Amino acid sequence: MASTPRVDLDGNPIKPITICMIGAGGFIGSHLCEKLMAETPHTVLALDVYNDKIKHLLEPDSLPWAGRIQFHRLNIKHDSRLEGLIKMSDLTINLAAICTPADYNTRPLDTIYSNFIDALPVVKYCSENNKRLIHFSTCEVYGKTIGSFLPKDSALRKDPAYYVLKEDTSPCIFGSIEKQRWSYACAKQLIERLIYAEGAENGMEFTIVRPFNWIGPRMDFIPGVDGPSEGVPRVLACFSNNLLRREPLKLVDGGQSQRTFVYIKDAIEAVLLMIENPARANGHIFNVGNPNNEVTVRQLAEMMTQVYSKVSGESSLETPTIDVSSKEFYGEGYDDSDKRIPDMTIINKQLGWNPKTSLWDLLESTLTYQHRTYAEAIKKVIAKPVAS
Ligand SMILES: NC(=O)c1ccc[n+]([C@@H]2O[C@H](COP(=O)([O-])OP(=O)(O)OC[C@H]3O[C@@H](n4cnc5c(N)ncnc54)[C@H](O)[C@@H]3O)[C@@H](O)[C@H]2O)c1
Ligand SMILES: O=C(O)[C@H]1O[C@H](OP(=O)(O)OP(=O)(O)OC[C@H]2O[C@@H](n3ccc(=O)[nH]c3=O)[C@H](O)[C@@H]2O)[C@H](O)[C@@H](O)[C@@H]1O
Repeated sequence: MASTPRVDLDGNPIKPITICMIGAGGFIGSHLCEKLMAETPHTVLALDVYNDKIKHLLEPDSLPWAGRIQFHRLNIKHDSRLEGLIKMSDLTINLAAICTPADYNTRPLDTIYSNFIDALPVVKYCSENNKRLIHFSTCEVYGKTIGSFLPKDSALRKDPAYYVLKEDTSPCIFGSIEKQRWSYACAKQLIERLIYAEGAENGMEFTIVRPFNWIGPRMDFIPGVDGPSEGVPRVLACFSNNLLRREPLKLVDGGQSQRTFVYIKDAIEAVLLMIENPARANGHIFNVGNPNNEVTVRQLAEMMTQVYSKVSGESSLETPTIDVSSKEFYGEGYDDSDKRIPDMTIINKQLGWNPKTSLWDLLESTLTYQHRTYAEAIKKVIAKPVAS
C-alpha cells in the first residue's frame, strides 16, 4: 500500500534531500538524526569527532534506514573533506560548538575559536557554493534582561517589555570583558552577524536557531561514567549526577536564576519544520523554547528531586540541596543570565510551531532514561575502592 506523500506547510510535496550535519554526534544532533531516519526520506552525512550517541542509528546494516546515514569522523578545524561534503549536500546544519558554561570562563580561547573561527569555513563554503545553511546559535546572545538593571523593587520588572526576549527588537546585553562567561555568547553573536551579512550582501540562504535550554536524554555526560570525573556538564546532567549518587544538588549563588526548559523532542519538531519549509524559514532567526516552563534553578532542583524519587523508588535526602558560590563552582569570570523567556511570535507565524510538553512530564521521561542508563554504572563506580 502506497503511503501518503509528505507535504510541506503549503501543501507541496517534500523532495528527499541530502543534509550535511556538523556536530551530528552530540545531544541535539543525535535526536535530529533519529527523527530524520524514522520519519523522513532524507539522507544525512553525519560529521563529528564522536559517534557514541548515534551508534544505534549506524549499526547494524539491517536497519531500515541503512544507506541514508553515513558517519564521517572529522574535526572541522582541520579537515579538507569539509568543503566536498558541503558541496555534495543540499543543506548544511551546523551544530558543532563548545557549549558548556564551565568552559566559557576557564577555556575562553577554545570557546571563541570553536564558536566563531571554526564556523567561518562552514559559512564560506555554503555561501560560495550556493548552499543553504541552518546554523545553531543560542539564547545566550540576549545576555541579561533589561529588567535586571532596574531597582529590585521597581514595578517595571513585572512588565514583559523588560524581560521577554524578541529576535528582532531585544538588545544583546553582556557583562564586562573580565566576565569571560560571555566569550561564548559574544562569539555566537558575531557568527550570527556574519551569516546575516552573507545573506544581505551575497544572497546566502540561511536560518539561525536560538535554542532556549533544550533538555532530554543523552544531554552531555555523567562525570566519572561517560565523561571526565572532574567535568562539569550543563545543569540537567549536574543534577542527574547528584541524584544518581545520592548527593545534595548544588545551587549556584542560591539558584535564583530563571530558565525556561523545552523538551528536546518538541524542539526537534521545530527544526524539522525549518528543514522542510525553506521558503518560510530562510532569512529568519528563530527563538525555540517553551515560555510556559519557567522555573528558578532552585525550583528545578526541587522538581527533579521529587520526580527522581518517583521514577527510582528511592527516598529523597533530608538535605536535598546545598548552596555554592559561582566562584567556587565555576571559577573566576563566571556571570549568569538572569531570566530567559522566549517570544514565540516569529516561529508561530512562519512555521505554526508550539511546544507541547510540560516540565514535569519532560523531567519524568528524562529522569527515567537517566536512571535506566546510569544507576547500575554509578553503583559500580561508587563501590570501586579509591587508589591510595
Ligand atoms: N542544548 C541546548 O539547549 C542548546 C542551547 C543553546 C544553543 N545550543 C547550540 O546547539 C548546538 C548543539 O548543542 P548540543 O547541546 O547538541 O551540544 P553537544 O556538545 O552535545 O554537541 C556538539 C557536537 O559538536 C561536536 N563538535 C564540536 N567541535 C567540533 C569540531 N571541531 N569538529 C567536529 N565536531 C565537533 C561535538 O563533538 C559534539 O558532538 C551548539 O552549537 C550549541 O551552542 C544548544
Ligand atoms: O541551554 C541553553 O539554552 C544555553 O544555555 C546554557 O547556559 P545555562 O542555561 O546558563 O547553563 P546550565 O549549565 O544549564 O545552567 C543553568 C543554571 O543552573 C545553574 N547551575 C548549574 C549547574 C549546577 O550544578 N547548579 C546550578 O545551580 C547555573 O549557574 C545556571 O544558573 C549553555 O550556555 C548552552 O548550552 C546554551 O547555549
